[in-house]
Amino acid sequence: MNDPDQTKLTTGCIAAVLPAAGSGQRFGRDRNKLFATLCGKPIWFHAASRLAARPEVGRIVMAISEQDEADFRGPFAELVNELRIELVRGGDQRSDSVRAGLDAVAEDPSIEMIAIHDAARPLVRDADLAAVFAKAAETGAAILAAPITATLKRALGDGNASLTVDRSELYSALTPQVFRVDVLRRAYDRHRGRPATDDAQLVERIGHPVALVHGSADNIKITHPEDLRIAEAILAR
Ligand SMILES: Nc1ccn([C@@H]2O[C@H](COP(=O)(O)OP(=O)(O)OP(=O)(O)O)[C@@H](O)[C@H]2O)c(=O)n1
Ligand SMILES: C[C@](O)(CO)[C@H](O)COP(=O)(O)O
Repeated sequence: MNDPDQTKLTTGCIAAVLPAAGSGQRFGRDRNKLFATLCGKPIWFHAASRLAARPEVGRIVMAISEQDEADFRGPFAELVNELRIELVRGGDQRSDSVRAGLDAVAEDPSIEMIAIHDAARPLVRDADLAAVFAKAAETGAAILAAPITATLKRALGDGNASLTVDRSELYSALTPQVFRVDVLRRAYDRHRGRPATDDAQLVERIGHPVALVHGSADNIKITHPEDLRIAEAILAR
């Protein structure tokens, strides 16, 4: 565990970037899945408010789609203002949305690190946020990750055969993914659109190590409709 005195983070030194511009295809609704209500509030609000509650977070930038802009500046405006969220236009890929958030904060001298957190992950724990922030302050790059607990199989050919994969060194990447500004800036300056499903992959590509911080498995991403029911059950505990 980190020595709490070793990585003292100053108040407001982190900018949170929440990509929220996806189309939610796997969720199967005609509106952004992030608008679905979880215990009375939209999913995106739960995610943003958990970041906003941390003293290290000085700015929150959320990347939204053009088609969702009217919702965020209309019915959701009060919630957006409550958390002092800055809205930027996201893009076709998740990395385009993150880049828009990075561009909005990278020149701010008060910001030392950027925490990228899926707006689709409403249940991230405060203790996990503190731990990944501290590790990123120490190393320049750290992500929450959950050890794999299931037995993993690799499908062979048409799926009628499979092989077991050694899971001992495997983790499921979560968010936030937290980086020193210069590290993330270099990673995105080198990014020319080669597919990447998370930001850590872009940082790996510039040769910067990314530390893994054990994250709670209940930091789920709302992807399919059943994930919303799981999240409701977790909050109801
Ligand atoms: N072009 C994109 C794609 C995704 N995201 C965001 O990245 C997070 C994780 O993406 P995912 O869960 O895959 O959301 P969607 O892309 O909307 O889902 P789907 O793949 O089912 O369409 C979400 O908060 C989503 O809004 C984004 O900001 N911009
Ligand atoms: C960033 C992420 O949540 C880490 O697991 C994941 O890669 C997002 O993938 P998605 O396909 O954009 O949901």
